[in-house]
Amino acid sequence: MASVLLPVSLLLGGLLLVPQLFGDFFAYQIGLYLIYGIAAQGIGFLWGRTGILPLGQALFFGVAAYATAHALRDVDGLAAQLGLAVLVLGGIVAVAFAIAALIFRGRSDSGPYFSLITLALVMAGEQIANTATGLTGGFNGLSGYDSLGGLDPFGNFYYLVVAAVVAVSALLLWLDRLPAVLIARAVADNEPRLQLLGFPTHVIKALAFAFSALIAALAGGLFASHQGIVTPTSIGFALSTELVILTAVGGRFHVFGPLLGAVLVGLASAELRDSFPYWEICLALAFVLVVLKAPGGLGEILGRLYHRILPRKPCKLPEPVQAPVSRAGEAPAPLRFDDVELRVGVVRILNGVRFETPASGIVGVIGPNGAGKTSLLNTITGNLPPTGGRILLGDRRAVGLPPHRALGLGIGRKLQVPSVFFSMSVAENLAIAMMAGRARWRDYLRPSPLGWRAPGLDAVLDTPAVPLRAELDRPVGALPQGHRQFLEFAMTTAAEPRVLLLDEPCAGLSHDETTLMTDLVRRFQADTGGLVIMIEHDMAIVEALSDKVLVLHQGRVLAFDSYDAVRADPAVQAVYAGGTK
Ligand SMILES: Nc1ncnc2c1ncn2[C@@H]1O[C@H](COP(=O)(O)OP(=O)(O)OP(=O)(O)O)[C@@H](O)[C@H]1O
Repeated sequence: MASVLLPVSLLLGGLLLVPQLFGDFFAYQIGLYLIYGIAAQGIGFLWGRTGILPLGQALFFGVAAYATAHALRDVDGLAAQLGLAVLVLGGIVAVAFAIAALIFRGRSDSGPYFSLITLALVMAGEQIANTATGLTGGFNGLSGYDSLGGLDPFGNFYYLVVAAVVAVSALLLWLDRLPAVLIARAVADNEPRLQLLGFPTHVIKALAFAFSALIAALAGGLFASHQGIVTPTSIGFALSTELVILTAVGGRFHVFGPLLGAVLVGLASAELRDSFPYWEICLALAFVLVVLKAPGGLGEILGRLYHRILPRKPCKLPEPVQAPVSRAGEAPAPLRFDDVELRVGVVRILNGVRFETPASGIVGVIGPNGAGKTSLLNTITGNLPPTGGRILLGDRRAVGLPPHRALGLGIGRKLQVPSVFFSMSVAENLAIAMMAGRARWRDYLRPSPLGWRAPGLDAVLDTPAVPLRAELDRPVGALPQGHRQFLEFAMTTAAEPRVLLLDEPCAGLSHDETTLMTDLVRRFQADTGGLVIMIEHDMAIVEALSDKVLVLHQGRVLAFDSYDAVRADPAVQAVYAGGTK
């Protein structure tokens, strides 16, 4: 809690001194920059955490500003005005959520389209504000209303702005320490991995966007009251880009960065805009410099200086606590492929694949390069939905579901190249994996799930040769490849799936590490009694682990039998010229 209270108290103390030290007019100016800073904090939250860049935040800022102007002009009584504000804010949140959910649904690579669509929306908003004169006052804007609660914009209204800045900052600092934001950061880091852990990333992105829209709208409402006039510029493209510049210059990764950017750029602009004709060019150059040389902005530079004086403490996760039971771990069930076909354009990858595994055991999948092994796993997890046939897990259809639904069926997947959250620590990676299949909505807003542990995960971490226990605070980007393989294995098994899909889990491992990984796979299967389907090129590993072996060749099943039977099969020997070993 001190990590929220101390910085917020310092911020509050500093802002309260402004009118005393510099007078009311200066406080009025700072109040305006702080309002822009609040809107920029919303952008910083979205851009800095999820990696999504919104280019049209002025749309929400402006709509709220016009709504506030109308409320203050046409609605009597503070209670009725605040009631209307709640309705408008709710509407803005719902619209923002719907826009983002529509854009992100079914596509994880739609970030650039999203930015462009928000840009198009704000341009349309500005055009409407200019032409719908009955509603907006057109070019002249809406004016002639009193400030909210009768406060004086040049006097005590400043304290309302300070209260809003402090409240938004405290909320953002608090969120930064919760699973909700850890998951949001995981979207920016490795969205496909998050989906395979069962998280609906399009919903997470839409929620983050709706939250940032709410903050922009809050700022817009304050703006209308502070300025006493709302014109189309407050819903425009220029304001949207300016807010992005303030966020980038101040620093999008820290809660205070956008505030700092807004106040510094605002003050410099007030000083220089009239006297120095090249001010706008300087601002554009500052933006380019920041993007190229200091992507974390001034906030990051100041943060680095600060931590030279006071060294950064490793981020402590809460004490380990027993996690709830995973909902992925239902009863084992056989996996059945019925004439499954997979085509991408004119390329036929799988041709009438048909087999049924036992409900329990280890199935090795082999075949020459390009046989369709990885594609087979892709059809199961929905990364490449089959174009024909059926896939059944027990009696449940597992075809055409998006990747984030696979874990709900009890399917966990480890990829060939370790897919983990590279910008995070080992402990954070494990915390995200432990929430997979376990966390409910309310869990994302309390710190304790960050310390969740389960016997399955402890068994992996406590295995003497597994290196992860001593590396919990290390950033994953600094780990050797082999350690990442063990981390991804631990993450995939943390949700206790009943079907575990492994794509060459021993790739890049030393001899000893390979032995360790095969022990872990065997032990996972024995402990859970589930099904493991493992792609492997090393026949010694296939022989040691597999109860049955599936041989794929040119997208078809060539054989599906015990290791010895497959090895003796002439058709298999013909494909593996020179024998199977
Ligand atoms: N998304 C895709 N679009 C087009 N072709 C694809 C796609 N994914 C896979 N392929 C093609 O399908 C075939 C099978 O690929 P796949 O990766 O499944 O083989 P594999 O058996 O796993 O090979 P390896 O052992 O080399 O990993 C290859 O010819 C590959 O180029």
